[in-house]
Amino acid sequence: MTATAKQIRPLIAGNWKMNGLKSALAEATAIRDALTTDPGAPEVMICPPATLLAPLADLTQGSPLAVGAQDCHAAPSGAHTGDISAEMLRDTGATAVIVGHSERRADHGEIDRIVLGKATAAHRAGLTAIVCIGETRGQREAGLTLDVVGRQLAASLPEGAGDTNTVVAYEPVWAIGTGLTPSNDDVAEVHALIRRDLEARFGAAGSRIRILYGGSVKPTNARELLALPNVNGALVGGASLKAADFLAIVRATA
Ligand SMILES: O=C[C@H](O)COP(=O)(O)O
Repeated sequence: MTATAKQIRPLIAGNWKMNGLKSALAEATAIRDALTTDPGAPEVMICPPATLLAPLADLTQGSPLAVGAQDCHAAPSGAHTGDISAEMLRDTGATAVIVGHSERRADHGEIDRIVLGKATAAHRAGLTAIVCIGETRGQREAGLTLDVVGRQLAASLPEGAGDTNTVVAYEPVWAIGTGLTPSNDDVAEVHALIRRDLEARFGAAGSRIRILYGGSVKPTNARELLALPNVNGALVGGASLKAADFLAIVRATA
């Protein structure tokens, strides 16, 4: 761990994925109302489906709860039916966007070059890019985890990445939604590699870029995971859908 690693303000981001009708805003309201403006508190963000971005941004305006999106197109506008640009996300009040989530890599064939374009678009629009990387079960079993993660990191992050516009999320694909997590040593090993690579490429800014862990983070395991070296927060899926569970994870950073 670098000297500064644990001084980084943690980020707990909830990825609602394709879950959430308007009624889900009640959960977001409960989360918003429970957060404090204490400077020692973690940054907290909900990334709802695109349909809820604007209402959630209205609901959270002036509060400590930030709003992020789950994907963007690389272009600022144009003939791309069904897509949403980073500028449009910004226009809703979102301040961040997840790019390269393994579900998009798998469902939509998003290879690193495409993820790079989306992260670049996020920066162009003034959004924080939350760039996801992680190995499949087969890659881990073949001993390829560090190679895969290192390669994805190098190829997915734009030149202009820094601690104010970029967050890296390490999400082992096999841990997502399965209740499985890597051992603490395995998480620490991958996060150390990511930190080394970030520092080698981006210098001092690289030592401050937040590295989130994602994959079956729950109230029961959050404290242990969040205490690991170079784990600067969490990207939470299923457990972010219920305010009580998500808030328990937020409190586990204390
Ligand atoms: O983006 C979030 C991750 O895919 C983790 O999802 P999960 O917490 O349901 O395993």
